[in-house]
Amino acid sequence: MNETFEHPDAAIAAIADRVLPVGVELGCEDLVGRVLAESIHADRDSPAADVSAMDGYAIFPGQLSQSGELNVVAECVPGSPPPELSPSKSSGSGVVRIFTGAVVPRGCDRVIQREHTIESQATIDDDAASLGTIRWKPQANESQPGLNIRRRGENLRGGDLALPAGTLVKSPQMASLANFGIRSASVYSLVRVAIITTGDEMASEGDGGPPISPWQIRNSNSLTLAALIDACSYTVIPTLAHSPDEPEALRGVIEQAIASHDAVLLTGGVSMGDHDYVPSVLKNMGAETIFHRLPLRPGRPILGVVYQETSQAPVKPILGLPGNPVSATMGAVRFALPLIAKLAGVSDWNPHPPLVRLEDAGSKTLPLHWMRAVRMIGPGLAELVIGQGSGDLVSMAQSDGFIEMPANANDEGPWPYFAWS
Ligand SMILES: Nc1nc2c(c(=O)[nH]1)N[C@H]1C(S)=C(S)[C@@H](COP(=O)(O)OP(=O)(O)OC[C@H]3O[C@@H](n4cnc5c(N)ncnc54)[C@H](O)[C@@H]3O)O[C@H]1N2
Ligand code: MOO
Repeated sequence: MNETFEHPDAAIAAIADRVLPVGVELGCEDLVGRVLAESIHADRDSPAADVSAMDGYAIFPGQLSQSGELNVVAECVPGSPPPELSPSKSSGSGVVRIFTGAVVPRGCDRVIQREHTIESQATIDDDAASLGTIRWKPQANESQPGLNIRRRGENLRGGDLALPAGTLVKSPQMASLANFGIRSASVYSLVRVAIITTGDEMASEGDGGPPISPWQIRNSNSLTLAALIDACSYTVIPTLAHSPDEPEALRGVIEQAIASHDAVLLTGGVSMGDHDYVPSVLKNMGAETIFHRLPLRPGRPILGVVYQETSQAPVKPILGLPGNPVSATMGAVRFALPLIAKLAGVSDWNPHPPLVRLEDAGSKTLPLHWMRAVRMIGPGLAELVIGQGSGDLVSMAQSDGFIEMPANANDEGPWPYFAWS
């Protein structure tokens, strides 16, 4: 019973170091939520040309010094090539009306937004081709060369790296993929997770079944963990199984799960009770224990093992989470989610959590990492929910997530904050 790792992140890393992404496949069309297994490079400059950032007037050097009326000699609209202006037009008193996103004509050195001009519409008496005239307002003269022009390639040069392999595609990354014409890409395969709950105390209610007795419980861990896994876009719907507290049956359920899944999460049966068979069954199967018990509350009895069926087979992580609902849920967020992200190929698989301050930490301290359910009550500010027991799933439902305080701390922090998904 050694508590080998002082910090949860070290324990997570010890398993993560042993596992690899589960596989690679071609992702077509719907890439959102998937993890890129290849790097994406720009197929052309971004932007692809010098474009206007404002609706206004593209001007040639020197035109700001003209105080009278200037003719509008051409229009630049998005989606069309810029007009080629003759030298007389460009050097004379003509300016070019331009709209946001349109390509800036060659030779123009800035765009003056239309609010900084006085515009006169062409009237019916004017030449049919007339686009009207403008005069400068004083603000126009405060402009510098380059104003309101997005230069070709200023975001990225064609051929350069846009998104590295290991990127989880969310909405902002979709913008890049769409912009660089990527409709399909190599992605990591979805992770298959099995959830096994254990215990003889689970009631089997349902059509015609006996009513639940006070010595029985309803299986909440199963659906809680499934909800957490479901919320990860890079997993398939998890498989749920249950085992009684009986070693042979438990071994059978675990073997079946591990054969067709990339990771297994167990709850219950990891502590010191006579009926806590999870550690011994896994050991007898040949799994390698990475940790059993960590300096953590709740969830101290947590078990982390890796299992490899043959020397050629992938290494699969198996977590034995304590059965108490709060311990199982916090343990799943803190330990299982990063490991699943690692299996899914996410390069930032255990990201730095945001920090929040605790309004009233109380005076109690613990010589271990203390995960405490909190509710967010202001920007970067949290308060403890009243019930903190590891079986108090009612209080947990009133929390937004939990903070993690290191050993012997009892101040306001700020502390790492893990939000529920
Ligand atoms: N002598 C010791 N006893 C205990 C220790 C210890 O160090 N020495 N650790 C305690 C701590 S801390 C925890 S946490 C629990 C963990 O125990 P197990 O993982 O073996 O879990 P069980 O005993 O099977 O169950 C604990 C608790 O959780 C309920 N449970 C179990 N499964 C579910 C489920 N699927 N849905 C809802 N609730 C579930 C179960 O009924 C128990 O009430 O051990 C302490 N004991
Ligand atoms: O650490 Mo256990 O999870 O308190 O109940």
